[in-house]
Amino acid sequence: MAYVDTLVDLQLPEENRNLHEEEIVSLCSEFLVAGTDTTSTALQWIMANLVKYPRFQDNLYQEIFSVVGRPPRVTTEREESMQHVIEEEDLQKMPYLKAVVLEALRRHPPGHFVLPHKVTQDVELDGYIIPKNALVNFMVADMGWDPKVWEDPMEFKPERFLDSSGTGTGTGTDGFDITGSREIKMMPFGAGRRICPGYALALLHLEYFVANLIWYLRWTPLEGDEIDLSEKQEFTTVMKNPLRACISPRM
Ligand code: HEM
Repeated sequence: MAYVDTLVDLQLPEENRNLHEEEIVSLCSEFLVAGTDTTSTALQWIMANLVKYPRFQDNLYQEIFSVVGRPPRVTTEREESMQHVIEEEDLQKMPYLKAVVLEALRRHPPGHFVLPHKVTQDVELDGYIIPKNALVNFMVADMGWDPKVWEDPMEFKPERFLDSSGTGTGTGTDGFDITGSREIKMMPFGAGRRICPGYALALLHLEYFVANLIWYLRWTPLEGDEIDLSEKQEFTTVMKNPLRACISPRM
């Protein structure tokens, strides 16, 4: 509602008018479409990997436990449960959590391409001429799977994002630049001036949901059910066979 209020109050400086109703609807729709499907798809890929590979789930739970302690008992009293959630400031003390989220965005980016971009003038890039008005698509998924940049690129290995005290190649979550302003090794949110404006919110939501889901609940596969990581192209690239899992309270 705060977003709608802002749009209703907005005065366009040059035209000196408020937004028309259709413009408000279009902006709300863009906000919901761009922000909802992408985040929920990413969350499903993260959880699928944590169910498929219990050692990563255990590592993550250990980290959460070391920061916030034992989870509260799951109660049916909603109000009571809601008083005990992992907060934003706790997330900052969880590098492994960040590594899990980044690794899932590398291995399973919700968008395999960014939105198509158009060249406004002839450009020469690495010996190739890209003519004015040409449409350019960026192969987001392939960048994250490039064996020249990533060791064992198709493996899910959160450790690769930990610093030298971890066991991976040591990119470092604190140092990892998801906006690609220093170097681009992957770009699940795009890069440059059209980068996803919601990337920080998306990362916060993903860390927040994953941390709380893993703190409260143990996630296991259904008996005899292999977690299938095949992909299917919809608005985002989703799990062909959506995740099904057993959840049980840790306390
Ligand atoms: C994991 C979650 C998300 C992913 C992977 C993602 C990814 C992307 C990508 C790849 C683009 C295109 C960038 C480009 O054209 O170069 C984009 C654009 C956009 N995203 Fe996100 N996004 C996510 C979450 C969100 C959220 C939470 C919001 C809003 C609250 C949001 C709002 C937008 C908007 C409005 C655009 C269009 C920006 C423009 O054209 O300038 N996204 N996003």
